[in-house]
Amino acid sequence: MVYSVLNCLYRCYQIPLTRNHSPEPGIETNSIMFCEKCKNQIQGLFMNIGKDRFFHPECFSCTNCGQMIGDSQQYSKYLETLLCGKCSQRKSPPHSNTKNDINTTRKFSNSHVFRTYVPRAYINGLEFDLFDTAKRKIYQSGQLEYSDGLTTELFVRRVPDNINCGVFQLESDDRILEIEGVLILNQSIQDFQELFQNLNTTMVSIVIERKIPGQAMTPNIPLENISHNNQCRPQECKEDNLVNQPQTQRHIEATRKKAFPVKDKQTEIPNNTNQHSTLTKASGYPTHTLQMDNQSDSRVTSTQTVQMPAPSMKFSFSAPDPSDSNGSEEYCSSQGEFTPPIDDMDDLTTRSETALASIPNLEWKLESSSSLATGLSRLNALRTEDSNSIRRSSNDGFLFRPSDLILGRSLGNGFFGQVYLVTDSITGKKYAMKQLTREDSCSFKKELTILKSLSHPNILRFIGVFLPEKGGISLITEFLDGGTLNSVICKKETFPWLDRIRIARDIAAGMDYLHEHIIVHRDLNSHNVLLRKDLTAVVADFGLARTVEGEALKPVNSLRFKSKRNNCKTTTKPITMGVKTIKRKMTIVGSMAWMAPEMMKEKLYNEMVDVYSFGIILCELLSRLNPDPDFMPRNREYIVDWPNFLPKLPPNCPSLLIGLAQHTTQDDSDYRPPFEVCHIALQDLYNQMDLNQSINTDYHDCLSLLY
Ligand SMILES: Nc1ncnc2c1ncn2[C@@H]1O[C@H](COP(=O)(O)OP(=O)(O)OP(=O)(O)O)[C@@H](O)[C@H]1O
Repeated sequence: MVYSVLNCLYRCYQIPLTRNHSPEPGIETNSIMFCEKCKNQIQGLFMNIGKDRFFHPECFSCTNCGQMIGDSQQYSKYLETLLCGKCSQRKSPPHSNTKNDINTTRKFSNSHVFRTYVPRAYINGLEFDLFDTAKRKIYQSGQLEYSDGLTTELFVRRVPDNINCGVFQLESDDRILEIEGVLILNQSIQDFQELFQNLNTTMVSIVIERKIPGQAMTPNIPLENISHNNQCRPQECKEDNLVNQPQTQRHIEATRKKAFPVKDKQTEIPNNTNQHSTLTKASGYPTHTLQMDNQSDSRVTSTQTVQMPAPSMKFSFSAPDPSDSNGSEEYCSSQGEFTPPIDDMDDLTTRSETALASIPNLEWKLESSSSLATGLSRLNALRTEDSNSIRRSSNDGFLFRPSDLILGRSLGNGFFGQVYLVTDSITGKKYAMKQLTREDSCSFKKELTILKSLSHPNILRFIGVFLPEKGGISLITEFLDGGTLNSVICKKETFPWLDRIRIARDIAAGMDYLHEHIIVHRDLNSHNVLLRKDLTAVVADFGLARTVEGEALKPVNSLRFKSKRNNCKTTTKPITMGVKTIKRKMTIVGSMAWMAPEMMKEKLYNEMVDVYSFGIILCELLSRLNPDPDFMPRNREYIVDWPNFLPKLPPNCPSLLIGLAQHTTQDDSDYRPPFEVCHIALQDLYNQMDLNQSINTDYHDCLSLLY
């Protein structure tokens, strides 16, 4: 099964959009590829079984439970029935050996294809027949014959009695279509051997095609080889199996060449050149380094550089380079400053490796099937909702193909990338697409990982990722149509207090949620707060955020706090005062005007740096002044100079808002109120003002308990 981005790129832009005129679903006509299930043309990513059966990823879903079957997942397919691993365990697959199974398989008049995992030792114990392009048997029971052809078909010749692999047993005459994601198709013999030798995982992923009794398997014999083919398997020579084959085969070859051009080019290297070559990374997909082990067969004397077919999606990022993670990942966002490495190698990097394991074009490499990608993988990203809809939202988000999105206007530029408005071509929904323009995959990975794990109305909603044609990766999030808070503060003609308080409350709610999840934003500022048309505020831009997991202190305080919510019905709600984490040495990042003094002074800090930044936002909301020291008075410590700042505030400022701004911008971070308190206080203030009532004193009660 190959589910390749490279394939996607080739398919997307080379094939005209037409309906299916293919005589055989799933097989190409005039180089157009059709989905075996929905019969429509495939333009983007595709799944394939063997070399000639193709599916839209979303069509490759379990007939029984509807779950999409992702790459590397087990499946079983016979006739129109495609079952995921779980369902095929419940419904026993057709089997040709036992009586019962023969009864079952009689229902099916075709071969049965399935992916499974078998122990490596089991694979090694099997005996195989391997055929080359000329249909010569080139490998039989450990005897490799010389051949300058390419491998085309691999059959299990015999399963020795002394090997067993538990539940699943291979059978003689099973055709192996894929091993560890690599198609048994057009590999040089040496590569094939290498493939076997390099199986270093305990469990090996294989795709098997099993003949159903009474039916012959479809042969894959090129027309030009038929007349010379005196060694082909008897079943392959049956005349009826050759109907339509020549035409189809050529088209498949033509399309395959488009899909794997590098491989084709490289396999033209003469086999007898005594080169010892390695592969370099080709654009779009990873490569193997293949070297012939001359010990293994004295008759094969050459080594050959071969580009493996795009493998299935078992990739992981390369192990992070500590210097990289300390250095290049941390930028002073708006100032564009690069900070020297500090002990800030957080667990996030490691976590994001797993979460992004299947996203190509960042640092990646082939990985064993045992450590299958979790998190944002294609299999999670592209599930079908029901038979009528294409995609469904999930925490893991969508994977957008080039044809899924219509590019719109630019929404703005950030330090790391450019943001565009895009429209989903199917649903018409508008999203924001952040395209990475800097070579800083670490920050991008962080942002993606953090966004993906969050779900709150006041936190920017993650939608999915987009894999652009030219490579790279873009982040798709909800589109906020109200602009940034900064632009609203600067430009809005009238800015009622109720709106300002609501915005402040929303930010506090979002940040409270963030801190609850032990994530420090580190770049909270009015440019990174986006607004909806109705002025709901949403915290965005998590490129500099980091988790401080495992470092939380016990709640420092708890108190009973009277909250007048729900139309001022007084409820007494016990709250814990925000969980403060231990302070630690972390990188100086963020935007100067909003930066907490402890960070600026390179002291140890914790999540309270966000509270300070929030305080500066409150100051902006209060005064509508630029937070730059030229406009917003600061003392020598760069802290808000309240005696000089207060006279700049409008006379009708809600005093509670001023009090909150003063507390949140305190020099000593231990005395800043956590977002939980800010949120409740602002909610109360909002309720009071909304109902035109006097401001309650709960916030002051709360503070007096705290300090
Ligand atoms: N989801 C979105 N909806 C609408 N506009 C957006 C969205 N995301 C970003 N923008 C716009 O694009 C601009 C750039 O956003 P981005 O997050 O890349 O950078 P930034 O926050 O300005 O800078 P930096 O990454 O340096 O902190 C924003 O200022 C905003 O105007």
